Amino acid sequence: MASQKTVTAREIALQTLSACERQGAWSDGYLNKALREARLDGRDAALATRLCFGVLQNRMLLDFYLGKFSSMPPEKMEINVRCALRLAVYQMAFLTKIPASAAVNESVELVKRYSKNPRAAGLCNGVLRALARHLDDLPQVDRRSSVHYLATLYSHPVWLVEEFIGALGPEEAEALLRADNQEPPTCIQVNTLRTTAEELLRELSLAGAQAQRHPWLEDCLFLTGAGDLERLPAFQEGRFYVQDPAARLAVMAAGAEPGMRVLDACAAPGGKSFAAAIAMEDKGEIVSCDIHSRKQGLIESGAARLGLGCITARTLDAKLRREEFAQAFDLVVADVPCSGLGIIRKKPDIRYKDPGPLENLPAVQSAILDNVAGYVRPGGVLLYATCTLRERENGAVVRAFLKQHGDFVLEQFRLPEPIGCVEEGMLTLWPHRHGTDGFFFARLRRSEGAARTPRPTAARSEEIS
Ligand SMILES: C[S@@+](CC[C@H](N)C(=O)[O-])C[C@H]1O[C@@H](n2cnc3c(N)ncnc32)[C@H](O)[C@@H]1O
Repeated sequence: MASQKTVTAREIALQTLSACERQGAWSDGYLNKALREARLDGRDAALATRLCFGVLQNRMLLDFYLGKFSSMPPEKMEINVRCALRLAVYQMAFLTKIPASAAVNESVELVKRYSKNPRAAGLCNGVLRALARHLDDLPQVDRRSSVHYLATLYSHPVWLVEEFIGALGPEEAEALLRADNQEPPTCIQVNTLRTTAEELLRELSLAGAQAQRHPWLEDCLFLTGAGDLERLPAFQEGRFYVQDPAARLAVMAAGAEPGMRVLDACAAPGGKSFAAAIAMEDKGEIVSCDIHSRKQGLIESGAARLGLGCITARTLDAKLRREEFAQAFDLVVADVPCSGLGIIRKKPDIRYKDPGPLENLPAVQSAILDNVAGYVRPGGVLLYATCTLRERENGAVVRAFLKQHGDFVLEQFRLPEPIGCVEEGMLTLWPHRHGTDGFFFARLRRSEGAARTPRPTAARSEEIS
């Protein structure tokens, strides 16, 4: 990374985009770390973020344009050169406030600094200036194949467009693809044990942030212009936490109440445990587990910041049985690892990950669900949740589970309007329909008459340390 003194918003964007391609880094994690280290002011940090996310959201379309003006296809270029070119084309095609000449010059300078090839800057200059002359008549994407047209226009790989069209039909799939490329709002949930929505609105406005109430979810606010949220006293003193409405709705569907004993089986970084603890007025007990020991601290520090004493974090594999948990919980939440295709708005690079390893996810999800079902007391509730939109990780996992577990049934739940009563006991939230992250959850009730002896499962576990 370049020295702190000279690093600019565009350099941070370039470094992040290159790291995503070279090392498979997640853009949000890399970018946040780079921004912290570079200590950019709020305006430059916002520009670096917009550039980085804008390029990722439109990468295939930018490469389509570049391919029309460059004799070398973008995929054959050196990574730093390709990323610098994409940055310039993104600014020219999407950001009206940046003059094309500035976008070109800045990227040519980046290529001079970051390319190994001394001739690359001159070649980039030629390609970008040719493209700049055609900004009013950029090449049109071929419409003959609707899948390829949508894939290029909205920069989603063909396999993903095919899945979305299969689930929604072409018109609604296009609405979803469009929503995936929109800037998501920052949503925060009020810690009602420490403040009220009204007081927090007042406090945030005094701190220079623009906050407004979510139109239909109580104690949830949209936030803009706040910069780094973690610097706000209201954050440091635990008066709110960041969480999409979809995740909070999942916890509402689970129905956590004061005094309950709850297991959050896949809990890090802890959002659903925090929502449950607040709903429980911090009365009762929540055991919040995650398989990765390094994530235990995230749950603990979040709970401490929010003043939630009912949460105990542990490092455990939810696939492995623990005898002392058998039938011990009123509510078990299984917010399982998934393909994350519902949160592409927030993690635009998810779409470019290799889909091969995703095939194994339903088996992992089923193994977790099978195991933690044994921890629900007779008459208790099991909530299955994912942040994906793939039927095979959602409804299909629940239906397969129900076939094997005659002592569980889907149970209706009620959420705030406009969602209202979900009679079938399973709900998919869609970014383009609900304005939330894409999410799925199912509420399952264990029968009162369930056998008191736990079902035998594959393996016993030791605490992971
Ligand atoms: C979707 S995230 C959970 C998000 C969390 N519930 C929240 O609301 O903040 C899934 C989590 O499951 C964890 N995980 C993956 N496999 C697991 C397993 N076998 N046992 C327990 N946790 C697991 C991952 O480390 C990850 O933190």
